[in-house]
Amino acid sequence: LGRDGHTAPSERIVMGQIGSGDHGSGWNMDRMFANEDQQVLAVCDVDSNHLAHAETKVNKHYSSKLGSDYRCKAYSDFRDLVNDKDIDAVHVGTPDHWHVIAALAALKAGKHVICEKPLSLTLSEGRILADVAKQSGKVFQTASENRSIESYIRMVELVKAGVFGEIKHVKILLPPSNRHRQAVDPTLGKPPSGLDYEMWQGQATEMPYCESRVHYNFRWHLAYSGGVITDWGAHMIDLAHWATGNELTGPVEIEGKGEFPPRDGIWNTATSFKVNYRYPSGLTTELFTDAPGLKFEGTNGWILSRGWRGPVKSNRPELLETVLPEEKRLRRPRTDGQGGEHMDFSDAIKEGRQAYAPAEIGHRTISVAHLGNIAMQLGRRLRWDPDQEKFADGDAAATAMLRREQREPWTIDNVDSWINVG
Ligand SMILES: NC(=O)C1=CN([C@@H]2O[C@H](COP(=O)(O)OP(=O)(O)OC[C@H]3O[C@@H](n4cnc5c(N)ncnc54)[C@H](OP(=O)(O)O)[C@@H]3O)[C@@H](O)[C@H]2O)C=CC1
Ligand SMILES: O=C1CO[C@H](CO)[C@@H](O)[C@@H]1O
Repeated sequence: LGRDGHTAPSERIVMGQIGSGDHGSGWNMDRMFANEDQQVLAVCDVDSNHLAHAETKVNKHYSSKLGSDYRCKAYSDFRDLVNDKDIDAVHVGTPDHWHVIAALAALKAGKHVICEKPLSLTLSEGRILADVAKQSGKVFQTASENRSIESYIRMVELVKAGVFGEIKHVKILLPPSNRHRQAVDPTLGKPPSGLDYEMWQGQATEMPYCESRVHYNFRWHLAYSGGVITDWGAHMIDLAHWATGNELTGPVEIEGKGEFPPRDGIWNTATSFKVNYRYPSGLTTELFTDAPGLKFEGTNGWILSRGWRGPVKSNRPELLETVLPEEKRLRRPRTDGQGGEHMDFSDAIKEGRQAYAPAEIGHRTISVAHLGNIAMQLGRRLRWDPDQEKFADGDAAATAMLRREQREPWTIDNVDSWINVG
């Protein structure tokens, strides 16, 4: 499957994509095309329109480069894609409730994985994924593109180097929540032909089809996602953890308030919220709806970026010009402008190292958002042991919210049985 159409050149990573919707067949597909080390050979989607669109896009791209007989494989069941022996690595671009199960299946079938944020639907499934990824020996990348954006890398390295003194408090700003991307029908109805709605629902509780809950808007129902706190928290908490050295731990106290629509509404994730956290070191953070951004408050001044990839500012602007010694500078991943998460993923595979945001880091990041959602829903302060990943004092109500009953057959327990061995 190389340039001559026969064998895969050993230096090229053959990619399959599970979930070729908006972000999958748009941003991610284009990033994979731009990466000379990758070649897309298969796509998979439960929506036949999305599948056909992605297949056509792949064939069009490679037929001009590799010959007009290039044929992208199109699967409607991700289990067939992960069992395809021609595939080396998988991009998971499904809605959030499918991330862990699809990624686990790919890892267990021996593929490297780059998985969309937010990494998990629940904290307990995230822990399982992080452990399996570690044991697999495969490269795992949480698709955290912020780690390859120059303004964020610079902000993080200045904070890490102590230019702003000891960081005492971090403000993590997330955008307002629950909005339609496009006009969609909020009435319940029959799924359109061409959509395998049974599989789309996956592990989530069975619910009637509603156009306002699929495509972009799955984000606003707790059955499929966690709302803005997971959708955008995945980006911003990741940076806060990275800069403050908390990537492999978590908060010890969580307290928050959110405004939730009725639980049985079309959407039920918090529309606005404010959650406060305390870390083992004494660092405090607060997460609230505003505009995406971050502010690190240290004993030597503050540094802020407001707006996604917004300009970096400080009350001590001269400190932004600090020249750091080489050993304090962070590595810049290779990037095609943006999309360094894909470049770093393929470089990690080739160099035999881990990617910049392995599953453990992605899991710890999104655990903060999950804990915030639990605290908001219970409406009281929670105490958490980040080493054991357990609530202190055996808090039964909070503990019950760390996991979900998964709907058969789309359970983690069934993943092994889907993998063709040998
Ligand atoms: N890093 C970033 O900046 C961004 C990340 N994302 C992340 O990407 C993911 C996808 O988001 P988005 O593209 O907006 O969502 P879409 O709904 O547009 O795309 C998801 C696709 O996956 C399909 N799908 C659902 N279940 C399965 C399954 N079991 N197997 C194969 N395909 C399946 C969906 O089908 P159907 O068409 O029927 O829904 C859809 O085509 C999300 O997790 C989101 O957080 C998104 C945007 C930006
Ligand atoms: O991660 C993301 C960043 O950008 C999108 C909006 O433009 C989000 O909704 C998305 O999920």
